[in-house]
Amino acid sequence: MTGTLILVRHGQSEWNLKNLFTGWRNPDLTEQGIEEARATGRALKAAGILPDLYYTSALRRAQHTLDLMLEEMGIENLTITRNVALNERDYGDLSGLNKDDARARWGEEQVHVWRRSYDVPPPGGESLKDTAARTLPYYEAEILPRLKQGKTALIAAHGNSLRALVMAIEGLSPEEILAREIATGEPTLYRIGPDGKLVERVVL
Ligand SMILES: O=C(O)[C@@H](CO)OP(=O)(O)O
Repeated sequence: MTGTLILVRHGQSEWNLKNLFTGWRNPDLTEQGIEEARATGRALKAAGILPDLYYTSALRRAQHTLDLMLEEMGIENLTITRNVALNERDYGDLSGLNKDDARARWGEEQVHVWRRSYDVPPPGGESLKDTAARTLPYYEAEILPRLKQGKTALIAAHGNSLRALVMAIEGLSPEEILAREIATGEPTLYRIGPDGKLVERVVL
């Protein structure tokens, strides 16, 4: 029996719209983000997906995305597990700065290294490797054992905490994950075998 894992990036946030580094800061969704979350909820419902378990981060944009999806899926009376392990990577001193202003100040190349290198953290913040070091142990301890039992789990989280999970689940190299972008509201669906290994990635 295979388990099912659905990863969903939060809908567009107010700071995505303003082009600001967000990290652990806590903006809510924009109108577009609300509609992206609702549309993903409708798509999961249309695909006949009914999760047993629901996880999100400690940040509003991901929690709100999950709430809106559940509303569209008509799911009530459930337990949602929130954990900081699923938070976006901490952008440190860059948090709140405009991404174009940062490029003008530090140069295109340096800002790209901070945003998409695997193990170079932004000043005072977390690299993707640092993010994976908290996200993966949580996934392996709390979520993977349930997938192995054939359960369906939905995770509403963030671009980089999800990229850390995608890298491990798909067995991608640091180079391969750097090229992988996850759009706001985008769902990724995996079937996971009883041995915890990826069986298939399903495109919704
Ligand atoms: O600002 C952030 O927290 C993230 C996600 O929006 O940005 P980036 O695309 O640089 O990972």
